[in-house]
Amino acid sequence: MVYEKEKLKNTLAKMERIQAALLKIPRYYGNDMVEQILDDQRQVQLKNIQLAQNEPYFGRLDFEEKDKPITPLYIGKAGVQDENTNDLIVIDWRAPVSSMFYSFTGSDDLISYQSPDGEITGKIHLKRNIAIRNQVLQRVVDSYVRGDENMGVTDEFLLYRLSDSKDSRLRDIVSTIQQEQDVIIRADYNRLLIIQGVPGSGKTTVALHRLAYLLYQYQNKIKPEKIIIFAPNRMFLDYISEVLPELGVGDIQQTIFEDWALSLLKENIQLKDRKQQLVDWFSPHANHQITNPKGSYTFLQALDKALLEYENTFLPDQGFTAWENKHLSSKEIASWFYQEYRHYPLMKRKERIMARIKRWMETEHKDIRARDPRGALKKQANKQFTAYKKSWPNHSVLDWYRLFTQNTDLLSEEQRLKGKQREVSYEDLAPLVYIHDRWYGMEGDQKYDHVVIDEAQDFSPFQVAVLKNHCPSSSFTILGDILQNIYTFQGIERWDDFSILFEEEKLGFHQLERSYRSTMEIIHFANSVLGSYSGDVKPAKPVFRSGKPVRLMQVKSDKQLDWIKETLQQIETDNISTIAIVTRDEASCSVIFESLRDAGIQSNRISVDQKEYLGGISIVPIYLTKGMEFDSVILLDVDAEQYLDDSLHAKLLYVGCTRALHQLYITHDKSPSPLIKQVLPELYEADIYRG
Ligand SMILES: Nc1ncnc2c1ncn2[C@@H]1O[C@H](COP(=O)(O)OP(=O)(O)OP(=O)(O)O)[C@@H](O)[C@H]1O
Repeated sequence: MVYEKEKLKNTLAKMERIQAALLKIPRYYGNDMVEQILDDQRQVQLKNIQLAQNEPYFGRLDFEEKDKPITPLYIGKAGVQDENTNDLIVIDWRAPVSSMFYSFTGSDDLISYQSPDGEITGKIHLKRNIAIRNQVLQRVVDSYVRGDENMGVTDEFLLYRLSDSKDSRLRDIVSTIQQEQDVIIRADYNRLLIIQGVPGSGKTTVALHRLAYLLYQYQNKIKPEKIIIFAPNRMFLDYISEVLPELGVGDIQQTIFEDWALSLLKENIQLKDRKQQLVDWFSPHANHQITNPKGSYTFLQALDKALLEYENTFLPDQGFTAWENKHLSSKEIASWFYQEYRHYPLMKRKERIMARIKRWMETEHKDIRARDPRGALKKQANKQFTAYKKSWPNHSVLDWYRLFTQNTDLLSEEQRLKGKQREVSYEDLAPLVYIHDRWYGMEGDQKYDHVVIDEAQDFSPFQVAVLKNHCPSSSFTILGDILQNIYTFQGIERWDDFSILFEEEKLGFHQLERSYRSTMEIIHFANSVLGSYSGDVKPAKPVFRSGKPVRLMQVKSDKQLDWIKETLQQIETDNISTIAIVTRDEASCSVIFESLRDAGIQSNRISVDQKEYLGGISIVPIYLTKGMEFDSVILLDVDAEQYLDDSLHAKLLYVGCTRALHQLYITHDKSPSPLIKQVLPELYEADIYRG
């Protein structure tokens, strides 16, 4: 500890010196390339020092490369180099040598890493975790010392990190990335990576760290502004908004599919209110067998066929006559359409041909200007041209798609778009974008180097196919959990539904089975709730972190508010900062929110169109909790008639339970859900609230 304290003091002083020296050098704005590069490098150095200022490093690895002395490597969020000596004071966590910090399993064997000059092999002498907060050394934990009796790298430091209560944002995990996560983060760029992971296995976190890695490792290939992240809702975007800046990454586009699609479709298209769709779908007795043909691969193929037919019959079999003896034959126009402009998308071809005819008319008119001093012929020709233009099909994307839905036998009557309807459902967006892309092509800024899809089990194959067209390298990180596919009307039940869209050799599939979020008690309970509905997906394995037992409480409806108030008081004394009160639906969410407000308890109601996550006490319907986490979770009214014994309800409850980090409370009024009744009694503590 004393040594590390001294080391920290020296490092901070060195960093300060380097920073002061860099700040003294004026910025370079001239044209000399070498000077520009040097200036850029200085700016990166400065940015790194600022990023590293409060916590310069989090780990130390003493490495002995063959025939070289043992070198202590200090690993931090950003690399810092002494410009005079070229010494690396802190090594970036993404550098090849740092990979050993994460891949090291604690054995005494030789270990290697891939440096730009080839494989380097050597021995680890020490692996040390160092917690620094605001430049003050907090804790030093040695997880491996060569020669000592090591039990393999222990989880002590990880547990120390996990037992913290969380504030309102997801955080970076650079200091405790686990081996199985590191493999994903450092996977090659040019692939479709599918990550199936249990709740709390770090999928979202890992995907964000992977972006930081890709931008570091492939700086010349990938630009941040050419990366796009799709998240399930706007509040989730807010919730994850701190991680990338913490990792020193900016400028990445982060969006939700509907916003992205609507901004790309330049037509007047309105989206139906999503809230009502969700309320209907999640009501206990809704028909959950409904599937979404519009998201399927079959629908895409049918649409493709219809588009091809349209393209093949698009060109009118008609030439254009400007005035007597001035004629463009249909054959000539066809040769432009089918040959010269065949590389352009359909509507661009039309645009070009019309512009060409116009130019042709003007050139021809110059020759006869003397014969047409008042421009009568020109006027007439313009009229003809307008009539000719009208003979070409002139559908908007929406009009054409509407007709398609009316004529395909893949849709039921209520799934077709009617009359002149401009309002569409979420499921219509991917087909609409697909048609738009096919007809108009894509702008350069709509093509991406890398695409991330979070909660991807809720995406349809059609959505992924559309995004694939926007990512020429097919470089994707797709993450989700098949067992959390509560939006079955729009999502998938197996990852193969996506992988068939890509070449096999480009696929990478990873499974994360360990859950870092919740205590053992919560994970065991949640796995049991899911029971046989888990199919052949492996159950979540908790890290060895024990907490309070899960509590099942019978609370009569007239006593519910009293119980909530008492429980909140109890929870708050446990130094807990985020609490979710989870209801079965929107209506009960409003009721609880208002009763708490009347009782003087400040809380935040979460709804579909929420843009911000405020932390504190949240009141939220169960289906909107996905992706989020809270120190304590209270699931209200888990009664038999609210949570039926079927797959959707089992998954809903599974999602709800696995949001909790430290404490999980479940209440019921009458008989508890059969999904709870099947859980072994030793996995929870049951009680009755008498007020
Ligand atoms: N290696 C790790 N070290 C420390 N904390 C971790 C680690 N991996 C994950 N976590 C923590 O576990 C929690 C869950 O992470 P995250 O939300 O990324 O998981 P997820 O797999 O996306 O979950 P879900 O499927 O429920 O949305 C976060 O608080 C994250 O910081």
